[in-house]
Amino acid sequence: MEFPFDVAAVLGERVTIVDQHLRPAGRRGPAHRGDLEQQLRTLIDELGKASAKAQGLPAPVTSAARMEANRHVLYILRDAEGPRVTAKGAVVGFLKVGYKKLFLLDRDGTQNEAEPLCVLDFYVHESLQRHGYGKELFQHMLQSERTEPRRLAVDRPSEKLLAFLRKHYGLADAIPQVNNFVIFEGFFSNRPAPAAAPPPKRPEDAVKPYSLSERDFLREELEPPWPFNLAPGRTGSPVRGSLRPFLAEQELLLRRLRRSPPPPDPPRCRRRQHPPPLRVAQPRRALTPPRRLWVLDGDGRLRGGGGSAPRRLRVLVPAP
Ligand SMILES: CC(=O)SCCNC(=O)CCNC(=O)[C@H](O)C(C)(C)COP(=O)(O)OP(=O)(O)OC[C@H]1O[C@@H](n2cnc3c(N)ncnc32)[C@H](O)[C@@H]1OP(=O)(O)O
Repeated sequence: MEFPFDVAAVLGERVTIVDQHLRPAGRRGPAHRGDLEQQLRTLIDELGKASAKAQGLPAPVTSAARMEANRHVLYILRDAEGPRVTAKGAVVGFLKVGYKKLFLLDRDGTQNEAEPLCVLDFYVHESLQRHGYGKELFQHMLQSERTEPRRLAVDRPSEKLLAFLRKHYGLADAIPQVNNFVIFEGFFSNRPAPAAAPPPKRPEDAVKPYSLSERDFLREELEPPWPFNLAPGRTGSPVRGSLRPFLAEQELLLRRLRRSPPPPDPPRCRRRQHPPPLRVAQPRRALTPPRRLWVLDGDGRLRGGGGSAPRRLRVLVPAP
């Protein structure tokens, strides 16, 4: 790509790196600085337009204004030697990269938040494609960014770019994503685990049931034994959430029951003495009578008693 100004003066090196400050590499003293900056802007805008046209995009994804607004990095390759080089020089192509926060799926379909370096735009002039210039640009970028091809995410790659990555870097196994980015096998390997490691498992005897301090991080998993896990209107699904006050009361209740002799009239006695108030609930399964009243004692055992002869087993469970 040729321009009506001296490309070598604007770009300096064969591969020039440009960031959001848009500083031209070439220097001809302060008097020319403004000109060089304007020429660099023109050069970036024209490259962006050519790339968009080559990819069939409705608008350029690369422009001087967009460069200033983002923390992207441009690698611009210019002609340095050969028969094509004119007096003013020419631009061969460019590669744009930048870090982006992305949610990416791994092979198991697990979502990971990551901020990889992304390939955002890549273009080599039509007359110079398949001459190794793309590889030269890409290699320069990998070296400068100190990264490996499998660590990159690629923003909506074209068929040509997919062929390029396959040929030069063996990137063929894409991990399917729900966004427009493409990552390849090896992207997640040896990355630090995204979530904090779970607390170390405690030895069995260190875990004290119903001990509030010991049980803190297991709160969501633990539930009291049947029938205390039966919330009103529920039949045995686990109790979630605020177990703490409920379990404290149960602990007190069990301690008191263990100390005191068995009460003569268990249902009434337990109702009177021990908070929380108890209610009579239907059992999960209807039983044919033994025509006696069965109740649950403080140790969780069923005890037979006299009194009226209910048709169904009756159990006492705490009210909510
Ligand atoms: C995130 C994005 O930027 S997506 C958009 C990527 N850009 C484009 O599609 C714009 C048009 N294409 C181009 O500008 C260039 O082809 C680039 C940038 C993709 C590659 O640059 P090149 O200088 O051609 O690459 P280089 O010469 O180093 O490597 C050539 C290899 O790239 C691939 N390739 C390049 N051009 C083509 C093509 N027309 N058809 C198929 N594969 C191609 C092939 O694997 C090719 O190897 P081969 O010739 O043995 O088949």
